[in-house]
Amino acid sequence: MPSYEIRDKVFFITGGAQGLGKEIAKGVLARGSKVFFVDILKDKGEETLQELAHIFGPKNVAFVQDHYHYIIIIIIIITSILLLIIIIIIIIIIIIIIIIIIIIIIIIIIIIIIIIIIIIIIIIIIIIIIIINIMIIFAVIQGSQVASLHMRKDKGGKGGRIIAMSSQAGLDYYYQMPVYNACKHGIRVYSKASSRNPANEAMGLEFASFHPDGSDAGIFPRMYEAPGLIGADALFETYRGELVPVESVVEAFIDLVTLEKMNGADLYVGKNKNTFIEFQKLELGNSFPQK
Ligand SMILES: NC(=O)C1=CN([C@@H]2O[C@H](COP(=O)(O)OP(=O)(O)OC[C@H]3O[C@@H](n4cnc5c(N)ncnc54)[C@H](O)[C@@H]3O)[C@@H](O)[C@H]2O)C=CC1
Ligand SMILES: CCCCCC(=O)/C=C/C=C\C/C=C\C/C=C\CCCC(=O)O
Repeated sequence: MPSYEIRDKVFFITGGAQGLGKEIAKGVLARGSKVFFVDILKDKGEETLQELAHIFGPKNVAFVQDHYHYIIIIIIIITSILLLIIIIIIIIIIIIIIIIIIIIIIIIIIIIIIIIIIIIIIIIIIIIIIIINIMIIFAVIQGSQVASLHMRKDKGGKGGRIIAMSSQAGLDYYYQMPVYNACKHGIRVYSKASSRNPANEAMGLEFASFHPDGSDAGIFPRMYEAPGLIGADALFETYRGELVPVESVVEAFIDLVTLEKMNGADLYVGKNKNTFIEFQKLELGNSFPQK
């Protein structure tokens, strides 16, 4: 039986300009809550703000464009370029020294050059993978930390609940999209670990993660319009007709956020049923104290 009152509470929603964020915003506004949403898309955000303000009243909804995304991209790109330049300079110096010392052994030099080229390619690939991972997971972790700081009761806040948007992909394993998969698992684990903090009660904070299966709103249906985008066409094809109606996702979200005790919950939302996931507690020997 839900008992946490959301009427008049403020929901801070990241990525609320479209898709599931927008639908959840509508769902909670319809239940008397207020919404402050951010998005990196300014025009889409303003369009959504107008639409929501028209339906639910301008006092109940606000939008600000989120620039963190671009700042982080720029920092990562600059850092990566500097790193590459340093690596290339070091490599050039090594090559010059090697050429001077063992100029006669041409065959060895050719082998060394090939190895160096392979190392540079590996470094570039690793940097790209790191950038993708950081970009996806950054918004959730940064958002949670900023929200915690604002809401902490022991720092003058009113307390609050933080729901991390994971996915079915945060519970299962998909070889077709390993980076997305890893990020969604990471988001769930970040939320789960945060929920175990013994200080949560004093801070008035609760953490949960939310795991919808492929829904008929947002990025999932857009994947059909952009075939080949992530090379997982066959996977998405199997979902045709099996998508979770967005209304069910919104309802499940409301069920989660209105739980009397939400801390530590992981809610899977499927087409036919929703399930609170119970994670087995493993006996792993010595570890840090856990609650
Ligand atoms: N649509 C689906 O079937 C499912 C989606 N999800 C998850 O739900 C979340 C929302 O997905 P959708 O609504 O489908 O996507 P969407 O692409 O329709 O909406 C996401 C919004 O987030 C914004 N955004 C991206 N990075 C941002 C940042 N750093 N700061 C602020 N806004 C940012 C985008 O501009 C976009 O407007 C994602 O985390 C997705 O992985 C999970 C399960 C199923
Ligand atoms: C397959 C189960 C999916 C469950 C619902 C869900 O999360 C839907 C996601 C839809 C699209 C994924 C969005 C973006 C993927 C972006 C990059 C993938 C990069 C490839 C990779 O290695 O992960």
